[in-house]
Amino acid sequence: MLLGINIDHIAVLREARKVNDPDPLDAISLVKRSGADQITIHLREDRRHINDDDASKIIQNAQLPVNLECSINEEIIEKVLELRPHRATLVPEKREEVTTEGGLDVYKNQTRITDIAKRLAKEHIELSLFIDPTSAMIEASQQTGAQWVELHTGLYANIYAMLYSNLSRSAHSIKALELDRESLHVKLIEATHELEMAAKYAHQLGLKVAAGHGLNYHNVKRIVQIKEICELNIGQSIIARSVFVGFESAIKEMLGLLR
Ligand SMILES: CC(=O)[C@@H](O)[C@H](O)COP(=O)(O)O
Ligand SMILES: NCC(=O)COP(=O)(O)O
Repeated sequence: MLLGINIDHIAVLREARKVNDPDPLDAISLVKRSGADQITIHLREDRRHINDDDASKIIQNAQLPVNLECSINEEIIEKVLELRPHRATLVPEKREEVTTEGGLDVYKNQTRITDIAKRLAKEHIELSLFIDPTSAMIEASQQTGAQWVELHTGLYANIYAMLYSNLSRSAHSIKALELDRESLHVKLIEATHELEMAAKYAHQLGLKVAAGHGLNYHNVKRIVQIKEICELNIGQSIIARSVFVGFESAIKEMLGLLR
């Protein structure tokens, strides 16, 4: 299974002080040296962490494929065509969200996404769609000409955290998931099953299947068992672990769970 390292949160740390340190560009050689397969960055419309200059330098200098996550906004798509990453992953974006909340509504935006797919294909940029694990979204994705889907694991990760970590007793407890343990357990089984079924269906339709969002050293183990998923993109938990063990060690620990 391939591992893409999302380095957004290095830029989050830089932006916390509005300085030039740490520089996400310094991460790219370490990602390569640690044995991971891809760099993932999200160029948000509000540029809250990764900015145009970061994206340009990372794409030009990375010795690994760069997966650029972005919205379907025209200004951003023009930027992607100029930056020419290896892959673009289209994601939904809400300005006020803390992180990506749901999957892209490919059904509603099918004409727009099909047009983007053609423009990216002309520039030999792969296209992936970040979607919720439902058969409707997988079918709509396949019809756009995208080569990949990335299944949003956020709901699975949230249920897992409410069940097996201290999140429910913290200030960031997720209100909608404040349920008894038995109910959370059932929800976790359902969410895992949905991801598994979605991965199988997408694979059957000829799509390459990635997954990600909120994955960490604990919850990743069940996802790794879904054999149709050939790539995971993981960021926040690896950068968080790096604070204590260093970036390369944190990546290697994650790779150890994947392979
Ligand atoms: C699409 C996705 O799941 C993540 O890449 C996430 O959107 C990263 O962006 P943030 O780091 O801004 O949350
Ligand atoms: N595309 C998913 C991704 O990059 C994961 O990011 P994170 O939630 O692990 O920070």
